[in-house]
Formats: sequence, C-alpha cells, structure tokens
Amino acid sequence: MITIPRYTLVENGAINKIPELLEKLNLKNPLVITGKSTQKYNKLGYDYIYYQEVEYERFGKLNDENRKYIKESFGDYDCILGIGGGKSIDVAKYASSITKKPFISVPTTASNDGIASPIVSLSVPSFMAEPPIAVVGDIDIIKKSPKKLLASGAGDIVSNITAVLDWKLAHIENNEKYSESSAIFSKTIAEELIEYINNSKNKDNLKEYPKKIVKALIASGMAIAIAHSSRPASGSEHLFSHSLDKLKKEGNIDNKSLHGEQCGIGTLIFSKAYVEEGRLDNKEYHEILKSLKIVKSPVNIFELGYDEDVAIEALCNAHKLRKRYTILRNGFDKKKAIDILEKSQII
Ligand SMILES: NC(=O)C1=CN([C@@H]2O[C@H](COP(=O)(O)OP(=O)(O)OC[C@H]3O[C@@H](n4cnc5c(N)ncnc54)[C@H](OP(=O)(O)O)[C@@H]3O)[C@@H](O)[C@H]2O)C=CC1
Ligand SMILES: O=C(CO)COP(=O)(O)O
Ligand SMILES: [Zn+2]
Repeated sequence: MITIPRYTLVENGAINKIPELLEKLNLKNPLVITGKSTQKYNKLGYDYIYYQEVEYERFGKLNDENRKYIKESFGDYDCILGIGGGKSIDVAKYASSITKKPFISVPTTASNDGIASPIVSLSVPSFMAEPPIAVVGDIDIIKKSPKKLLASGAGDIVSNITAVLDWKLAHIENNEKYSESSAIFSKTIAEELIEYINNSKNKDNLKEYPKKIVKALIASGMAIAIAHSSRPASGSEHLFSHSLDKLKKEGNIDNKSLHGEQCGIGTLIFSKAYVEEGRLDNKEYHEILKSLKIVKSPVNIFELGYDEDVAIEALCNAHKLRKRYTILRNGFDKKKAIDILEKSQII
C-alpha cells in the first residue's frame, strides 16, 4: 500500500494554518520536536522538546532505551509536529514511528527530501517509516532561511539523476526489482529543477527558487514513498555522502557540510563516472554542474571544506556503507577514485 502526505500546504504564511489543519485531521494536542534556532517558529506555543533530547545520539544508537524514553516523553499527545531543518523533521518522523502517533512535517528550510519522505535517515542504512500525514511549507519562512541550506536542497534533488542510473544498473547487472515509472518520476523532478535553475538568469533570477525547491523535495519524498524505497533518490552519490559523514564522525572532523551539499558533490562524481561508461551524455553532467554553481552549492571538495585525501578515502570506502548495488560495484580502488575525482573536477 502506498502512503503519501494527505495535505501539502506550500504558501506564504502556511504556518498560521496549522490550527485549522489540526482541526481537519481531528488532532488536538500536538507535541513539537524542534531545534534551538527554529523553536521560534512554534508560534502557536505548543509544548515542545528539542530534537537533541530524543535524538538517538543521546543514547548512542537507535535502541530500546531510546525507544522507551520516547514513549514515556509522549504521554497523551495525539500527534507530533516536526518544525525545523532536516534533523528536527527526521527525529519527529522517528518518534512518530516509535509512538505510532501521526506526524506533520513543518520544514523551516528546504535542505533535503526528508520533509515528505517515509525514510528515517538517522542511521545508515536508513529505514522505512511512515511519511508525514501533512507537510506545511511556509514560503515566508523558508525563503529567509540560510542560502546554504536552500542550495543544499538542490544537491539532494540533482542526486536523483545518478540514483536512478544506479537503480537501473542494479536491475540490468544484478537483477534487482526496478520501477520504470518511479524512476522516470524521480528523474523528471531533478531535470525540471535543473532546467529552471539553468534558465533562471533570463527569467526571474531564482525568485521562485524557494517554492520550486520545496515542491521538488516534496515530490522526491513522494517518489520514495511510491517506490517504497529510497532507490529513486539515493544511489552511489548518497553512499559517498554517508561515507563522508562516517569519516567526519570517526575523525572528529568539525565540518558542518550538509547532506544535500555532499550529495551534490557525489552526483558530480558519479554522473562523470556514468559519462565515462557511456551511460550518460556529458551534456547532462555539465547541466548538473552549472545548476549547482548557480545556486552556489559546493562543486568541489575544497568548497565543501575538506582536502583531497578525505575525498579519496570517502570514495574508496563508499561501497561499504550499505548493501546497495551501484556503479561503484565492488568499490573503486585508489587509482580509479583519483581518476574520477580529477575528471569530475572534485579535487
Ligand atoms: N529522512 C530522509 O529522507 C532524510 C533525512 N535527512 C536528515 O536531515 C539531516 C540533515 O538536515 P539539514 O537540514 O541538512 O541539516 P540539520 O537539520 O542538521 O541542520 C540544519 C540547521 O539549519 C537550521 N535552520 C533550519 N531552518 C532554519 C531557518 N529558517 N532559519 C535559520 N536556521 C534554520 C537548523 O536550526 P536548528 O538548530 O533549530 O535545528 C539547523 O541548525 C540529516 O542529519 C538527516 O537526519 C537527510 C536526508 C534525507
Ligand atoms: O537522503 C535520502 C534521499 O534523499 C535518503 O537516502 P538514504 O536511504 O541513503 O538515507
Ligand atoms: Zn538525500
């Protein structure tokens, strides 16, 4: 059974419509999960907790102690509102999966497609939960959020291009189940955003970008829900991002590079790898590169804040992050990693 959000409200002032939305959904007593800089958007003064309090990291991992704490924290609330960035929404989605209470996604920025997806990405690999029953995207708030976050959203959308190529390759070479319709849907979301960005100079100078990126991220989350897998939006480029996250954690590297930014870099690497294999036109690689440059998302490892050794190590380890067949196949050795990182201008 496919479940997607029942309501998506993407407009100026949408956050003020939460009370009437709750009434429509017959929900009366929400608990907000939010962050320290985004709690201010809980304008209706609902009870709230910071995501750090219930996030799995407080307990070290997703475990029974963590689940017990969440259940106890949620008393008689009848729903959960995730208000904030990707982490707040992910933790709210996780809490909803534990408590079985419905969750409403209230993104205050547009940094990744977790805002509408059924995926919880607090761990690698991610796991399938339920999507939000509603998404409330207040454009007045989102358009004023940090540009770095909004640019990161583009990285998580262009990643659908290589994710879909990996999914198809897994079907051809590894006999994996594949949905052509989900793949086309996911790829089209990315192509339409890229086309808008790359032609925006002659049109509206990205004035409509905040609304476009929110809608693209919601659609991408729905593509995941329809496929019942993150396959349409997560392939080799995400493995590279997760591998970077692992290096950050293990090496105590204090770099605030964002999920979407990292996936944008991963997309450049693997779209070039697909060009090298004759499975993608070099023109498409350049369209992706151009779009990330226009929104000012990092297009090389130095702009992401790392040196080339980190890029090489993250790429050489990427295939180990989860059992997911991609163009990495059994992994790139150091020579191949350096070659593709140079050809994709990442190092
Ligand atoms: N489930 C899924 O499908 C996916 C989930 N994710 C999740 O998303 C996380 C990454 O999300 P991301 O958003 O990139 O990063 P974070 O949520 O880690 O950080 C976002 C930062 O931006 C701040 N912020 C958000 N909105 C505003 C605003 N309007 N004005 C000012 N500051 C704002 C947040 O504030 P504050 O401190 O208040 O939070 C936070 O400090 C991952 O760790 C993962 O958990 C990522 C990809 C997919
Ligand atoms: O980030 C995601 C989709 O954009 C979720 O993907 P993962 O399954 O790789 O966590
Ligand atoms: Zn992603």
